Amino acid sequence: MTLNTQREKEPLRRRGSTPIPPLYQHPSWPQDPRTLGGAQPDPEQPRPQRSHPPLGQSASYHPGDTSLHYRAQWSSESDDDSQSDSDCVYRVVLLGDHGVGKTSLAGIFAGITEKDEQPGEDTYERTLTVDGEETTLIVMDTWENDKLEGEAASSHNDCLKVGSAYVIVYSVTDRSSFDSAAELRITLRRTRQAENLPIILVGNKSDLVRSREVTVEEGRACAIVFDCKFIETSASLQHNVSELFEGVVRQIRLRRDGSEAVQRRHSIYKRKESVTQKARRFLDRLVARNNQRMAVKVRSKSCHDLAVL
Ligand SMILES: Nc1nc2c(ncn2[C@@H]2O[C@H](COP(=O)(O)OP(=O)(O)OP(=O)(O)O)[C@@H](O)[C@H]2O)c(=O)[nH]1
Repeated sequence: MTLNTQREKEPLRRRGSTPIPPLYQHPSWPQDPRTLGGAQPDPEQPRPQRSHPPLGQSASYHPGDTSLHYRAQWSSESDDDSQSDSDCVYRVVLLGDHGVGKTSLAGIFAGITEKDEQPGEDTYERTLTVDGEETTLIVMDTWENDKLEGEAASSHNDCLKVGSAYVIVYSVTDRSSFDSAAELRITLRRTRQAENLPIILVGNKSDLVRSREVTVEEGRACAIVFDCKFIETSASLQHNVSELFEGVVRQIRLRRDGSEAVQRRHSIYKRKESVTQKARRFLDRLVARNNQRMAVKVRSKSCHDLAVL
């Protein structure tokens, strides 16, 4: 399947005018230890440029921009300052229970503070330069985990249909949110059966060591069973958040490039394939099925590596 379809590149572009502070700091979080003792920015001073260091060097602030959507750039390369728009635009849907940190993660992605948040703001657009290539992600924090009816239920279902990639978040301090994450994975598989979508299981709040209820091993095991990627993050410390979103981009690209290559190979193959080749392909598939145990082993080694399939 080709993920980079025209339909997926449709609208959802709103722009925002909120200046970005150096660090996303939720009022209820403990102070980031990296900022302790450091010089604090003067809130009275106008900030000439939007900046949020942990997520890259190419963040840009549009002072004249008055519409709603948050839009920015970051780069995984330190010297890339490109501001041009990308053709590659993908929707990433955040799923998970209440209070697991979806909005906090989205806020860091967008580079906004809680006080800068606008009511009803739940879609954030940002251009990332990852491995030298630009990709725009539209992160949707629109999921409501309640049992809904009527119009609300249908928009609920839409969430499961519109994503090019999914980030399923649980809190490592809340076992029931971990169980919900597994259920969400099953629901997603049911809704998007035929598609090989990038899905990343995220154990957030890894900074809350003492109240941890779900171990890293459990998170990883769940990702292996449900065939998705896995990462632990801390929105409060901004730990692994850029790795998460850059990983999303890499996972999308791996599938896009893979499916293009497969399609190309398939059409050439179809034209040229002889009976012997067909027989060989059949045998290969048979062997592959017998090697499923080996595949699980390989997956268990790579489920935390967001740069490989
Ligand atoms: N210590 C800690 N607290 C966090 C972290 N991420 C989020 N929180 C806190 O958890 C609470 C809920 O965070 P939100 O980002 O609003 O969670 P949510 O999943 O968007 O919740 P809903 O909007 O209700 O679905 C807030 O008080 C955050 O400050 C984290 O990584 N560490």
